[in-house]
Amino acid sequence: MRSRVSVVKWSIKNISSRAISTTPPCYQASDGLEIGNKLPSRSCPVHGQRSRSTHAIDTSLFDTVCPPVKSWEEVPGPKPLPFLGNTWRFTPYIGGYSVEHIDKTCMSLRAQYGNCVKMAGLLGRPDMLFVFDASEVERVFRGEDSSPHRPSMPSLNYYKHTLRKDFFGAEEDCAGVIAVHGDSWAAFRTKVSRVALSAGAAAQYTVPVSEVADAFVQRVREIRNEKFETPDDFLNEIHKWSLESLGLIALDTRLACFDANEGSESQRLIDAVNTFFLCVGELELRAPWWRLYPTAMFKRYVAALDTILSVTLSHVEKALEEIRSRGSSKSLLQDLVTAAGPRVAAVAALDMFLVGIDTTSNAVASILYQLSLRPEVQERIHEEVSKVLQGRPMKPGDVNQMPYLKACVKEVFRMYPVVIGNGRQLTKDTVISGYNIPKGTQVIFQHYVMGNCEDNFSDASQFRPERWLQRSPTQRHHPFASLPFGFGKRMCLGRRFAELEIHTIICKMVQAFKMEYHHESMDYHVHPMYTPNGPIRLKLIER
Ligand code: HEM
Repeated sequence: MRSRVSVVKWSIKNISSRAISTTPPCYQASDGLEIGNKLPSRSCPVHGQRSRSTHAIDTSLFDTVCPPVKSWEEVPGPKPLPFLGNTWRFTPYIGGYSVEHIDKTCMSLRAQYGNCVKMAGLLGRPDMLFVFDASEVERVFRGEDSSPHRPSMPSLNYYKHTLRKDFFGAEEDCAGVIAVHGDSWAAFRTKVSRVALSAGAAAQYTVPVSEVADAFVQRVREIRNEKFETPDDFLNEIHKWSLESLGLIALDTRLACFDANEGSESQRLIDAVNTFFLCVGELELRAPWWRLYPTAMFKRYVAALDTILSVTLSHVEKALEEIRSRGSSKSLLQDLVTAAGPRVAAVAALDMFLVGIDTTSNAVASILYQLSLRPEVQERIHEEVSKVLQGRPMKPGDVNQMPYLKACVKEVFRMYPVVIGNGRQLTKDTVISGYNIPKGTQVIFQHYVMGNCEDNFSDASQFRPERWLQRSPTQRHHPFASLPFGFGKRMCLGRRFAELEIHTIICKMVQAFKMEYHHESMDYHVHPMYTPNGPIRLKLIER
């Protein structure tokens, strides 16, 4: 064991002699606490390990020295080939890696290289770093600056910042939050989150959202086949429910998605949203030819975005008239118009449509599927719901009395996170897992891998909602090991609305039906949401 004096000398020598960065090495406490899942309250700014003061100054608590920070070149990961980089690895049949099955690809990357894996040499994309260690994810999130940069859809970026620059760039703070960064994002986010994340913003929609859920239940009753099974395009029906619910929240209107008329504004919006989702996956995941010339698919995509924008604008007009005639606001849209102006309200609604429909509907498809495999879980939810509601309609606060239902939703998100990974493009050089990661690298947090590994969750492969109800600290998992809605300044802006919608629809479905599944078990794939791969043919037996 080194003496305290020699440790200080060692550190000073290393600080002056190291080429890669000016960051000094840090000291490890001898009690072993630094290597756990739980990050202590004060951590070494370099390695993220336990420290009582800035290291290299007060060494009184330390008796060993962390190794110096290693360079980016030393991060383990698959080696890129000359010219082909690592892109070839994602070529079907040849490469062995798959975007559609990035879950499995990342699991094997972790097994082969460890908790921090470099994926360099992806043609047309910045280098990536996959991080599978919950403590490191926490450190990156907690260390982010005032305007974190989330890598996001380049095609949408192009739409907002180049093609429709006249609209989105007209005012400094009016570009929205999706595919927007820096001061412009921060100004917009501040305005919108004040309203969208306020206490009660979601709760005010409890009754209308539950009416939409009732309409959905009625709809599925009618479309079941003679075996009481949902049709092959059941996911499409769930999309309609999701759009109808979001129409209420973002546009203050019932779109009548279950029976919209051909040519109506609702139908135009439904078609545009569908086209957007059809195209966005292709544009983002396949070779980006649209960057060279406007492909047919890119033209459809732009037309769909134009439609969504024009419909949202027309609803903002209506909200303005309402406010003028009533003198006060009574919905999220009207609150946004009042607090931030009509343009911000329209762009906020557009962003909600772009990211709030597919996420929620695929999450619900996944939850219903998982529940249909577990009759005993459904029974427990049913019991809980019946006890709380006792036959009356839902009202704000009811779901808070349904911890088991909420735990089931969390458990599905842990095992099958609909947004399989999240990320940040580093805005400064950052040390992650002891490596110096350069600014500009895309750091990807793999929710799926972290949620499904034993290091973070015991019996990770078992569906155990009870784990979310445990109170004892020894039974608790690392809070950053499952983050389905992200974290920090850029976390999901619609989380409360999404949860309201999801809890409500699950509550209603379990109240109405016993759900069963009698077909081959479904694998999950990225499409671009992480979702069961195949028709969701649930047998719905009336209770
Ligand atoms: C199951 C449903 C949903 C899931 C799993 C989900 C997940 C996420 C995640 C992981 C992020 C990135 C957070 C981060 O970078 O830390 C995000 C961002 C966002 N979500 Fe959601 N989301 C869902 C539903 C919704 C809904 C219904 C809305 C709108 C009503 C919405 C609006 C947004 C917006 C606007 C952002 C961007 C925030 C920003 O960049 O400032 N989301 N969501």
